[in-house]
Amino acid sequence: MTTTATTHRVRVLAAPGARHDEILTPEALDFVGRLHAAFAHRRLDLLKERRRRKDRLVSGTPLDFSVATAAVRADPDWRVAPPAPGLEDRRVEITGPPDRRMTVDALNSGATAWMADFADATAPTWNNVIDGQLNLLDAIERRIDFTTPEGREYRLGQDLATIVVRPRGWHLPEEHLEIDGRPVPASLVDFGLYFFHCAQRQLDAGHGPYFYLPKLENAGEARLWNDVFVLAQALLGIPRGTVRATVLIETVTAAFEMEEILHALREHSAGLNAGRRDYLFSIIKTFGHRTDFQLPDRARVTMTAPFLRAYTELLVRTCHRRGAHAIGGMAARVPSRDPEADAAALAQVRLDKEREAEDGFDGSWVAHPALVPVCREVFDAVLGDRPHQLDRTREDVAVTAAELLSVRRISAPPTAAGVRANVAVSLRYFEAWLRGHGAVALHGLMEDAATAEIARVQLWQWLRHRTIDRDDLLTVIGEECDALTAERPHALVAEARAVLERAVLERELPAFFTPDAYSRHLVRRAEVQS
Ligand SMILES: CC(=O)SCCNC(=O)CCNC(=O)[C@H](O)C(C)(C)COP(=O)(O)OP(=O)(O)OC[C@H]1O[C@@H](n2cnc3c(N)ncnc32)[C@H](O)[C@@H]1OP(=O)(O)O
Ligand SMILES: O=CC(=O)O
Ligand SMILES: [Mg+2]
Repeated sequence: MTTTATTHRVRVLAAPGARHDEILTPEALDFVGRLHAAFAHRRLDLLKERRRRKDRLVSGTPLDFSVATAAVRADPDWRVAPPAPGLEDRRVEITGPPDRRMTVDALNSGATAWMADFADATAPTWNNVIDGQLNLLDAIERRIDFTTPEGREYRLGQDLATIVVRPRGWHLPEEHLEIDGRPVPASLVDFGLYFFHCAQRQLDAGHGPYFYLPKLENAGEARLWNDVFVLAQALLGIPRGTVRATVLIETVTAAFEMEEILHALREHSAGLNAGRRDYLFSIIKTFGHRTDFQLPDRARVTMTAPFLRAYTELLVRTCHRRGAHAIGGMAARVPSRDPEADAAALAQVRLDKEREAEDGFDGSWVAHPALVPVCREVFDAVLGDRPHQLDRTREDVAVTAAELLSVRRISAPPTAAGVRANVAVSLRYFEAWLRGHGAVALHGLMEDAATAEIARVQLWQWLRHRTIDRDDLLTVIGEECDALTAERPHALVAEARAVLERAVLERELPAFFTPDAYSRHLVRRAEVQS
């Protein structure tokens, strides 16, 4: 590896953890420092642009496809890079946090790829962040096998899923790493540490450094990622065009720039994913000020809603026109120990994956190893021996701005049960997150940062439009706190309640619950090490 002398001093503001020095080497920190020096300012400018755009939308500017980039959309000739080794066939992708057990389980799960998630499924404690990097390194080096104190063995098999890493989004800082008194963007930390330690190793193993990019709001943010890839490859002497990145279309503004996003990343693009949970969150967040954009109870919003159909149809059409994979989204259900509930969950997941495969998606996501076979079966039935269905160009699809925004067609007031469910889920999720768990199963559903955001932003919106009464909501919050305390006397109920109330009761909607909750509760700064 070729890095030049240290010029960008990164300070580590955390107590040293076991083996953390293997990740936080001076060379790796210097590499992250170089990315920071090159891109931190641009990230801040793009975050300011997010706020300006939001203000324009609130003041009535309509959301539409941009006239300025019409030529990119109209040009029939450009294509993204061809699929990279290990990413040709993506019919079933499992997702989850890179903790040690789940790393082994996910790689052995029979899925074609594993999205190792530092974003929605990981509570970004410093240990989770650095241990996750260690687990990825150990998995690639095939030295992750271990036995639990109870004697249960975890061993990597022969046929492993391709690793695709999802760094945290542009909105988050990593407060345990600092340069010139400023935190390093979390995206650059997660990307940079993985790329530094594993890019060449992945190439040597016949794959490459592959990424999922979360929560982008426009093509400018995709261009920033592309420039990060170009510099990272140059700094480490990795051939340009080796990186592959799949962008999650999970904000409503990004849905209007799918072509532009693929174009910005075209030499590194591996396609788009229908990040449907954050997409719903984004719809509510972006149009929270409008009374005609109030979705019904969270449980009643399904992928057959016209505005969601328009989004997934446009995604497949856009990807296949440009030679890019279209990857489906996360089914909410996870297996249960109750056989009846389990059968119902499997049936729901099957239906969801069948719709995606028939619509032209090339593969889809599952949240649990037990769901790998059903997703595989469904896509096998449609793909057969073909690795994908890029040849289905879906020229029958033409989606308008009005269709993407046709939320009012399903708009409905919440029920009392829907309000209570949102309080219960967000409270319990925040409590788990504060204890370092970024994904949990609650009432048969997978809950992570994106699904909890839907629950809390709905509460905010209903309150804002007086669809629910503030005192009634506070009563429900109090009752759910009491229920959680009764169930688990040592739960962090007061802290979770504080996170919930800050995220829901503020007049100005917090864009994400995570930055504030992270700074207040997860950051554990210690003496400077280097
Ligand atoms: C909206 C989005 O962003 S989706 C993407 C982000 N979200 C996610 O990735 C969530 C992924 N899923 C998960 O994290 C988990 O499935 C949870 C937390 C929901 C449930 O996990 P558990 O409560 O452990 O489920 P359960 O007890 O049924 O697990 C059985 C076994 O499967 C393993 N397992 C469950 N889910 C996964 C997974 N996603 N990856 C790898 N292994 C898994 C468990 O570790 C456990 O293994 P063990 O027998 O070796 O101990
Ligand atoms: O990241 C996925 C989503 O649905 O959100
Ligand atoms: Mg998401």
